[in-house]
Amino acid sequence: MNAEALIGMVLGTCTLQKLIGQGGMGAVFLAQQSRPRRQVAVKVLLPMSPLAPNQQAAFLERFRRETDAAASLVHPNIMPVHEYGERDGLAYLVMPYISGGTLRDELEREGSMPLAKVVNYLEQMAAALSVAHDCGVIHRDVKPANILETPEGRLVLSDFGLVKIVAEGQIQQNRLTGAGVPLGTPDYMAPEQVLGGAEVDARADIYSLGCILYHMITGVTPFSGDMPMQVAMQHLHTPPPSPRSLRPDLPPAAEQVMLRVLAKQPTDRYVRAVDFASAFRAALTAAGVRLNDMPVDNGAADSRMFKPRSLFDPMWQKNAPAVATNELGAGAAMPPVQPAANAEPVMGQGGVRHDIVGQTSMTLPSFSGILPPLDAAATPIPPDATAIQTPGGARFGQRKMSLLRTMDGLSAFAQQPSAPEQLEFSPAPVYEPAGVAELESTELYTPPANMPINVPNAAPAPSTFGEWKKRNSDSGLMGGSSPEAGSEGNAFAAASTDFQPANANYMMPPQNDPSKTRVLPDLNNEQNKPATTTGALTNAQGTAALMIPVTNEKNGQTTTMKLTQSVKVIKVPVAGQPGQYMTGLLPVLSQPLDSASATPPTEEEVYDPSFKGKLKRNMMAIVLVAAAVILIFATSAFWIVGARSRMQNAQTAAGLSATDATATTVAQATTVAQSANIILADSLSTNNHNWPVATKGAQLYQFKDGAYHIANNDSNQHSAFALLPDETFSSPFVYSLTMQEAKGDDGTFDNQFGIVFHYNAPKKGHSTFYFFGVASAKDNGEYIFAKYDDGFGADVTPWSTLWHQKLGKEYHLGHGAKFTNTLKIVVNGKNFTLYMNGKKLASAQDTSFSNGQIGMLVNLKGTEIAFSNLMLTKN
Ligand SMILES: Nc1ncnc2c1ncn2[C@@H]1O[C@H](COP(=O)(O)OP(=O)(O)OP(=O)(O)O)[C@@H](O)[C@H]1O
Repeated sequence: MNAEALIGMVLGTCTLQKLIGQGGMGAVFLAQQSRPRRQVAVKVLLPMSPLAPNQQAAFLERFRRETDAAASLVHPNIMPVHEYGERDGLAYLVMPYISGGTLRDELEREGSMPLAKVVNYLEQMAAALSVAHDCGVIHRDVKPANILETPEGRLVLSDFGLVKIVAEGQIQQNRLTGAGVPLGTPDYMAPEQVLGGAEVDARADIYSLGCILYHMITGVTPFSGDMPMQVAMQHLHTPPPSPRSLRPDLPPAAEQVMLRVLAKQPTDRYVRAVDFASAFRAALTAAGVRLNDMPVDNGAADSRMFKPRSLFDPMWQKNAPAVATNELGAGAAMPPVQPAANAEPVMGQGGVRHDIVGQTSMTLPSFSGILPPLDAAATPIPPDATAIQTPGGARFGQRKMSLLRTMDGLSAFAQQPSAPEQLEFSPAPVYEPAGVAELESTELYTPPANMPINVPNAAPAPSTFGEWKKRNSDSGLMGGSSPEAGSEGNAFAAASTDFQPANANYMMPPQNDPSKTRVLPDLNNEQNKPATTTGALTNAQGTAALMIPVTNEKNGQTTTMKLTQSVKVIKVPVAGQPGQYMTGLLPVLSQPLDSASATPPTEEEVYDPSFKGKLKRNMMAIVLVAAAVILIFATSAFWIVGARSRMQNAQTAAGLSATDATATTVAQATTVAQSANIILADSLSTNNHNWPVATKGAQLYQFKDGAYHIANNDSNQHSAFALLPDETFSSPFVYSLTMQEAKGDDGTFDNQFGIVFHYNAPKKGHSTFYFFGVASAKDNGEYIFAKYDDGFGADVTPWSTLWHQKLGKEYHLGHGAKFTNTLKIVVNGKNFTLYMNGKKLASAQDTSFSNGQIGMLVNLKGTEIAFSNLMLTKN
């Protein structure tokens, strides 16, 4: 529908006068209201295409429901809804006309902002969101374009709930069964919204606010890319670039707040928007940043600083504001809210009570889906709890209010106009954010002095490999000569029976050597327990369906297409972000082109240094082709979905060829498969997963230079050991990790490091896990696959070798950036396949442990390893 054609139309009490602008969901008009007489803005929701009568009825019903909830929010920083209604099938909202433009305009104009202004804006938006969240209303599309500015600098958040109304309308229109279509830019979109198929909650809005903060601080959004898909994938998988690298005057603690709010996993973020804003303010003030330098609330248009009342103003909290009655004439400044005590609640159209106090005494209207009520007990009330009190003085009845279910489904981004229409996309993998109650803080662990392996945040105590190897060498128990590097068939397959307690004697240290007695850690000590915490990102739970509904435009029938093609995980460097990669799945042809004629290099050749130049060129070509393919596919996908959200381009869709449709379908499936296959992706360039950190002591655990550094300086020969907190992973999976030896003595076998998985502490004082790593040494260096179980008493060495082999030429022995090595282990039940730098080393078997935590281990004083690019994928 042509929005201009609506000018002159009378909607309720308003006559549309002028088109102000148009977005993905509708058009906004300057309008003249007759009663009361004032200029207002009217937003008309325009369906993409004519709706069938039943669809229209459902759409309008949804509109009423959502707008009821949104209109009940009364706060100086939330756009009031004067009136709303329908006419001739058009749904419209009447709101104050706000003449100062949007935050998007200001950011485009100004770039990064002074810290005082940033804090002021952040607090205004946090206040608005906290009030909405306490009422159970999630915005779902928090972005600068939805934040209007009054001339005196008050920010007003608009479009509450609209994205849900429109997205669900599209779902219905598209006859999908649960997929939703978030509209607009992915620049501020939370990972769980990108994934779709998820129920998002307040933390998605808080993430979006974090992106806005990032934008205000640095002048750029956390992620950028030519394609919306690129941006979306970075929200899912890539840690944001350090804000301090773009804004050096930002104190480190403030950066930490920003990174926390941008955590991929909702449980790792702040629970309440006001907590986030307070933490950011506190980090700045603690670092000596003066926030009151700038004029605040002086009414001067150029200061554009507004001191929020409401949450930060006890006076406001005690009184019911009547914001909805504020009339904002064109060009007029919104007067500061000075609500009178005992103010009458504002009645909206249809007698809807617009005061929050009234709202607390009722349950919100039932929405399309209801999540369990927020548990007030599980949602810590901050010390400044009064800050979230209602104007009437009562804290919102969190138990009464329900969180809205977010729209489900795949994210799509309205960007490219010319797009085919006939493809629909099945729901993305189900993503279930962990509950609020799971949010726990962790404490740093101070290991006891006698602990052989020190695990920050706790952990038990294996003895070192060096000691173990020496014992076994001394006693002649180390298993024979190693198979030659590259001889895959020589893999040592250790059956589980090899390590029953009865057989364990062969690993025992010489009984007559009292020095071999280890002192186990005291696991009665709470400190020694493994860390609890937060989970990992994008735990896609394996529920992705690769069934893709394809709608035939001509006959309207929807059929399902299944993705049967093989796909391959690839990594593409992200432009302008050294060390950052985007992962993706590339469809793999079952019969590679020219496979008959091409002679692939042998694995030895691949890792032969003399072969590297050629290999590098080939690899570059492959990566470029892969990147190009992904981008083409991603573009296709977004063209399609983009068209769906751009009504004016709907007609262009008709001519999609079958080939285009197939390519796009595969691209979309690729997106889903990609999300589905990655269990955990962590570049380890920043601490997004609550890895242990210790900057003092014998073992150092630090994020620096784009990697997770573990430095072992323990003179007692204790190993350093880090576990991903809380999350356990079951077989099957593939775990890969890149390691770079920053420091270490390559003259000794004890210089060992590698990955740990299936870690468990089955009972106090007892730990079990597998280790796959290297003894990085010139002469006697080895790969080692071993298991650890200290449940047999202090006299029994807990280590048992499942397989070991001399280092081959595929291993890059040495220090520094040139010598990176990527370990990979395919874990499939009792079967383990071991790789180094892409080369298959061996297979092994063991049935001792089947699930547990993952992590890494560094042995020997003086060894420092930089770990990066951790990837856990489905097998
Ligand atoms: N209450 C208002 N007063 C004045 N201008 C407004 C008001 N509401 C919206 N606008 C302006 O109208 C234009 C269109 O807004 P709209 O919300 O429809 O689109 P958007 O936010 O830019 O995009 P999208 O809807 O895709 O998120 C914007 O330029 C916005 O600044």
